[in-house]
Amino acid sequence: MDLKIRDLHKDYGQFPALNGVSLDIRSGELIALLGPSGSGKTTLLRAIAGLEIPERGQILFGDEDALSKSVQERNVGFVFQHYALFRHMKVFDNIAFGLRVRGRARRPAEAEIAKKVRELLDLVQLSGLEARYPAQLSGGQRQRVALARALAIEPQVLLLDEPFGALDAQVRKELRRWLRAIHDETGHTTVFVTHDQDEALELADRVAVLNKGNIEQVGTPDDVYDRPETPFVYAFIGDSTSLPVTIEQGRALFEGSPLPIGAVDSPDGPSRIHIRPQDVTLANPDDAAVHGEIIGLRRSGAHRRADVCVGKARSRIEALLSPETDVSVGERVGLAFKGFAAYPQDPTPPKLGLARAA
Ligand SMILES: Nc1ncnc2c1ncn2[C@@H]1O[C@H](COP(=O)(O)OP(=O)(O)OP(=O)(O)O)[C@@H](O)[C@H]1O
Repeated sequence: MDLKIRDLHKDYGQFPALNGVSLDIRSGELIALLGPSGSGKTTLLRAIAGLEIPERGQILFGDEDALSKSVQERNVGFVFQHYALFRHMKVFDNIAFGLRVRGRARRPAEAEIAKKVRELLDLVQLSGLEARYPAQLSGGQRQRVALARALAIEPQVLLLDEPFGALDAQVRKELRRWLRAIHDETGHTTVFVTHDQDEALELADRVAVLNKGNIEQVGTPDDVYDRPETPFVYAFIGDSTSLPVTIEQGRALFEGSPLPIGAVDSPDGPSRIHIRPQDVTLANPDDAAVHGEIIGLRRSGAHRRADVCVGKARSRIEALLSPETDVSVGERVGLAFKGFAAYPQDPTPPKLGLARAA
C-alpha cells in the first residue's frame, strides 16, 4: 500500500502546524519523520491516521482518497510513545482486542484469534508472557505488546509515534534493531516519528526532515547526512559549527583573509561556512589561516571534542580529536578544514565542498 500526501495544511487556530506538506511513501517502505519538537511530525501522523482533519490537501492510500474515510475504515495500526495498553486486560487480550471488537461479519472465530495472537507473541518474542497484565511488564515489553496489538488487525499502514521515546538509551537501541527486523519480516508500509537523528538514520529506508510544518528534505539516510539541501538539515542532522564569511569571486573571506578551502561555488556576498567536527584538524597556529584558542575539551565516546574560539568575533568551532591528541585548554591552535558546506544568506541552493589546501 503506497501513500501519497499532497499539499497538506493543518492549522490550530492561527498557527499553521502543517504548511503544505507533500510526501510519497512507497509500499513496504519504513520512513522516518524527523524534526525538532513542534515541527509537525505528530500532526502529520495523526492526519494520516484520520485523527486530525486537515484544512486542505490530499491523502491517498493507494489510489483511494483517505480523507473521505473514517479512522476505522483506514485500517491503520498505531503505536504511541506512552503505551496505551488496557491495564485491566492480560497481554493476550490486549493483542486480541482489535480483532474481537470487529463487527460480526469481519470478526474471526475465537480459535483463529488465538492462533493469530500466538503468532504475534512469537514475532515480538513475548511467548510465555500472555497471561501477565501490563503492570507486570517492563517498558520495552509493553511497547512490544503495543506493536503486536497494532499488527493484529493486519493494518494497511503502520504508524509509530516515538514508540521508544520513554525508554532508556540501551533498550531503545535494542528495540530499534528489533523493529527493523520485524519490518523486514512483515513488510508493512511504516511511518515512524522521532526527534532522534540516530534512530531515524539507523532505522529508516528514507528520512523526511520536518521544520516548522514544512518538509525540508526527503532522502535516504546517506542523502540527508552527506548531501543536506538546506542549512537547517545540515545543522539538525549531525553536529556542525559555522563561521561567518564573505564570498568574493569564489573565495571565502573570514574577517578579510581568504580561507584555504579552495573554490566555493556560491554567489558573492555574506555567507556561512558550516563544518562538521570530524572535518576539522589541528595545525600549526603560525601557518594556519584560521587560528584560535582552545576554550574547552571533553571526552565524547572514542574521541575528544575541542571547542576553539576563533577570530575577533570569537566564533566557536568544534573539532573531533583522537583521545591521544596532546592539547590543553588555553592553548593556541591553527585549524584546517577537510570538508564544508556554504549556504548563502538566502538559504538555497546549498554548495557542499571538499576543502583543498590553497
Ligand atoms: N491540539 C492542538 N492545539 C493547538 N496547537 C497544537 C495542537 N497540537 C499541536 N499543536 C501545535 O502544532 C505544532 C506541531 O505539533 P506536533 O505535535 O505535530 O509537533 P511534533 O513535531 O510532533 O513535536 P514533538 O516532537 O514535541 O512531539 C506545535 O507547535 C504544537 O504546539
